[in-house]
Amino acid sequence: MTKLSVNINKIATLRNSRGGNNPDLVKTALDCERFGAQGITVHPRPDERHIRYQDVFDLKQVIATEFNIEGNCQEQKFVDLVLANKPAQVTLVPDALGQITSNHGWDTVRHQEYLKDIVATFKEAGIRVSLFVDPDPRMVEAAATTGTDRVELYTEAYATGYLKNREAAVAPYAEAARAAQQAGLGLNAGHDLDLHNLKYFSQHIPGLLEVSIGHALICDALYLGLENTIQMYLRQLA
Ligand SMILES: CC(=O)[C@@H](O)[C@H](O)COP(=O)(O)O
Ligand SMILES: NCC(=O)COP(=O)(O)O
Repeated sequence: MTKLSVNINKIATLRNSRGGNNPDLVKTALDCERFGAQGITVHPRPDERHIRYQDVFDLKQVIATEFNIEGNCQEQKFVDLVLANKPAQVTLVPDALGQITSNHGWDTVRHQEYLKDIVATFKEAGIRVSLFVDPDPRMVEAAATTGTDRVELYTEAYATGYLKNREAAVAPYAEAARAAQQAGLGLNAGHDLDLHNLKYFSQHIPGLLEVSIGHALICDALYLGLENTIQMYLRQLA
């Protein structure tokens, strides 16, 4: 079964746009769980433009499903935040400062030694580690030798390609998924997955353990309601 982890960054974006606490991020996370989400994902960025560091402490107190914190481990503040909260999973993303959103995976060959150290730091604290990578079997194989538990395939290229030629778009992901299986790595995926492209992806990717979805899901919820939307996403994964 593929788990759905709802990324609530965009709820924090909306809250921050006015100050105050509307919408209430913690309540939204609890409601997502009540509506069927099997995990909650947040991606605190150094400028705290959506998720604030304090949000992570607040969410950790209440989340009963799987808590996944994504972010740039080259920021010491991020490492300290994750170690202080001990989520079920940390997803390491090689973001540059000021990026609008994540736009590439790790070069696991070039950063092998650095990744070995940081993966060990989180694993010693009992936190499952996932590395955000492009769908390239070489990057997946080199991820395995860092000691990471999982990789998360960066699905932006799939989402864009799906509209033109879905068979061609999914092919590199299926190959990367096979490489992950052969290397003994668990497999996650995320970025720009939506109600149109999710089912085809999950049907063609062997061993997909978890997808994290935020932007499209929250946009859909504006029209369809949060409970209904989460149920619709879950049906794509059934
Ligand atoms: C790691 C990843 O794929 C991103 O989608 C991220 O979690 C979203 O971050 P933003 O909400 O800041 O665009
Ligand atoms: N890891 C991907 C994620 O959490 C959500 O990405 P998106 O659905 O907001 O593009």
